[in-house]
Amino acid sequence: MTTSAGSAASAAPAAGDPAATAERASSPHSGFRLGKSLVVAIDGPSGSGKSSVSREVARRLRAAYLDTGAMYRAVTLHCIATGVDLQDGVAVEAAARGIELFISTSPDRESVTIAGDDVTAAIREPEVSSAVSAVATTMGARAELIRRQRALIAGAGHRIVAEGRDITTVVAPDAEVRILLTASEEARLRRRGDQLGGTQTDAQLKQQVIDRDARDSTVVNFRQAADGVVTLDSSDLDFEQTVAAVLDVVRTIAH
Ligand SMILES: Nc1ncnc2c1ncn2[C@@H]1O[C@H](COP(=O)(O)OP(=O)(O)O)[C@@H](O)[C@H]1O
Ligand SMILES: Nc1ccn([C@H]2C[C@H](O)[C@@H](COP(=O)(O)OP(=O)(O)O)O2)c(=O)n1
Repeated sequence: MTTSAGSAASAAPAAGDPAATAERASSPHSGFRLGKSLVVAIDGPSGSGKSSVSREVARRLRAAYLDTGAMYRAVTLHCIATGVDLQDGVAVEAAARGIELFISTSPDRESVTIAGDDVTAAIREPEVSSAVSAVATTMGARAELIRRQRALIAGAGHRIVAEGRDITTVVAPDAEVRILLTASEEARLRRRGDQLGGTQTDAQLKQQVIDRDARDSTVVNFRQAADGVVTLDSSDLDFEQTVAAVLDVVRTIAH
């Protein structure tokens, strides 16, 4: 499933796409009637495990998966590559509106393209990580990306796990399941450090995790759960336990 520039058009489910698969197969893991709307919205700070846990939860639910942070990263990379001044809000908003962005919503295929160019790896580069808050704090760019994210959720037949910072509150406040995934600062720094293979200094990690969250939280609240949002603290859970805890919440709420 993809979305495209400006139009937010959604293609018909492709073979192998979870949205298509969901219509045919019943999941041995989920216990949910397929075809019924199941939007699982997950927010949380950097390093809490949103992306990795959400992707695995989506696989087990035979649902689609949307990494909204990847869309902010793609707009940031596009601005850098085309010489857009990231401090110029009007220009950043125009870049967000004009970008020909495709993002896979298959939990088994990580793929992001800009105008057909594969940027899946490039959007994870440190240069993008340290610049992305400029896009995330540009309200006009947010409005455009939120519009596309809603179209992607609808295009996946409303059977999707979507994660980011404002999914439970803004993008999909009517989601059947809404979770704030948290972890202690210490756990988040350790996880990000391990994920980056020990290549980063403590100061670099703090900049990428703590300082970026501080900037991002000036425009969106992902530190406290909104009414009706379940808080799940993963500090003392390993990856598998966190996936199981999310699936428990889904079963309890959506069954
Ligand atoms: N509960 C957990 N326990 C230990 N490591 C975890 C846990 N959840 C996620 N991780 C690992 O921590 C790292 C950061 O997770 P990630 O999903 O990228 O976080 P986020 O999307 O919230 O920034 C990844 O390497 C991931 O495998
Ligand atoms: N729904 C979202 C998703 C991400 N963002 C912002 C927050 C981050 O600075 C960037 C990148 O998000 P991403 O989820 O990739 O961040 P991590 O590196 O996993 O912590 O986008 C946002 O403002 N709203």
